[in-house]
Amino acid sequence: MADNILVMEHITKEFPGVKALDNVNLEVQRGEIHALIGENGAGKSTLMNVLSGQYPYGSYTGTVTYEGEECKFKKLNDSEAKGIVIIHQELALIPLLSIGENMFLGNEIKNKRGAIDWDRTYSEAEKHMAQVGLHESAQTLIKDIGTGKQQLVEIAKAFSKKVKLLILDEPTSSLNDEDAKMLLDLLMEFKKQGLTSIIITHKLNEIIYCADRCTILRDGSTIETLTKGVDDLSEDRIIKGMVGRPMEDRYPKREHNVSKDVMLEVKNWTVHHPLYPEKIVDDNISFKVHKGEVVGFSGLQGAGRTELAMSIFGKSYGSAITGELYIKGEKVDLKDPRAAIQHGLAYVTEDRKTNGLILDESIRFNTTLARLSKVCDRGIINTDLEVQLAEKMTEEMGTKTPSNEQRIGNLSGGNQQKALLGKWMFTEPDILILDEPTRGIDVGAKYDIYCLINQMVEEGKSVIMISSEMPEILGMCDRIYIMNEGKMAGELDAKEATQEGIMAHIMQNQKK
Ligand SMILES: Nc1ncnc2c1ncn2[C@@H]1O[C@H](COP(=O)(O)OP(=O)(O)OP(=O)(O)O)[C@@H](O)[C@H]1O
Repeated sequence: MADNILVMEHITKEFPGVKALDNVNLEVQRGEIHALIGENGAGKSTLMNVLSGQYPYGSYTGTVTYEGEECKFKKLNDSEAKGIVIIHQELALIPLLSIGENMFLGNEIKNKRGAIDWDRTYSEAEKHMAQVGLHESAQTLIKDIGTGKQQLVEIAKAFSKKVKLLILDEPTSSLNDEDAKMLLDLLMEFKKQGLTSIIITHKLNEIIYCADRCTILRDGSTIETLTKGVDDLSEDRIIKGMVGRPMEDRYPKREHNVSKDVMLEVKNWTVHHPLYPEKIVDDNISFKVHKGEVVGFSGLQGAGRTELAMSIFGKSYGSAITGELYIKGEKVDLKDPRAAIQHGLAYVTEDRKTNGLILDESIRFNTTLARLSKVCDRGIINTDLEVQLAEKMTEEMGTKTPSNEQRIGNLSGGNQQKALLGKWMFTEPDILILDEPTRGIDVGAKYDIYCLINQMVEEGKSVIMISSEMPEILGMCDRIYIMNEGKMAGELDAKEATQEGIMAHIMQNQKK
């Protein structure tokens, strides 16, 4: 008989108007890496929140059995005390505190007099950091290390809590390929030492790389559990389980009708850091985007792509910005995002929670926010019109929600991303800048977003796509710019571009 560390049976969880989980079952064997997968809104995070006590016993029905004992967790601390630690998609670290301070926040190591014992805090922190191969001083501030290392801090923190079952909710969504692989390798290393993990991810190649078994959820129900070596654990098979049908093509075809007309031209664009003006973030960048063209921006983390996009979008990032900007051949000076929107620009941020959405407000409110004039009569919002137009946009985006009045923060991550895209499509832009547009998005929804991009360029508009997912850049773009450390490192026609070719440009630039 299987040695199960965790058995969740007949779990049902409802929110007003939504049955997020409907009689879900999950069995996790001791010492395995178990992937939990499903489309956006399938119920993965909800199931893990039930397990961790975030949703307390009594707020759901069904039973959770861990290490052979039925659990009735009332709060997160109850599950952590048993060694169940969950690391959420959005890391919960405080940037201006040190690694050590973050690691023991809420769980401080104290001396006999009740004051924090800093020596032990830092030495204990470094002990756990060594376990995850993080060789930094525990006094380094979180803001001074990259996202990859921050993820390691979270795992080291889990070790400080004596983790036995580690749950990672989309751990690699903001990591580059190299850091993501390192993290998965580390997970496989921990597995050898007996750690059990549950990993939620939309990156199917990762499941194939590291998971022993995977359970598929669809619309709040368990569909099946596939086992490596027994079942077909290929990407196509997983997609079939998730979506309910096979998907032939990941990238929709489009007629290539790139016009010779230039929609956007940027010349000698230089951007300085907003707080440290001596630091140049984007150095003398020039590029063009034609009508009907999808232009990709590829590069490693820290390449300066987001900063470039935000500085173009009404100087919403940077200081002492110099250079020239032309839209449809006309020189423009976009002083703020309002001017950028008025000139037909839209920027869909990579950070939907901080910069993209007002989480406490409804989908309707967020959808119309960037172009209120569309729903205003003489300066006053026409609520009926707003309701109607926002409804239409939500439908077009395929955002899953019981109502448009739903608080946007309550939507699943992927559905928030669709709503964010809807907010910018509502402005009817000519030039849409997408920054990591499919982060946290399931395969079906990715396809829908790609269709939307195709539709835009077929209508003669232009799209700029910043993405760390090279297959996406290669599958969707007409032309690719490659950036490295704030500089333009190269330009490739998509027809002749390969992942290796892109990396070669980055490496060459680094050598210079
Ligand atoms: N606090 C809440 N209030 C209302 N509805 C909620 C709440 N939390 C989740 N939901 C709904 O429950 C369903 C399941 O959401 P959940 O976040 O578990 O999905 P998910 O599978 O993790 O999706 P994703 O891959 O997009 O992160 C969704 O329809 C979501 O809108």
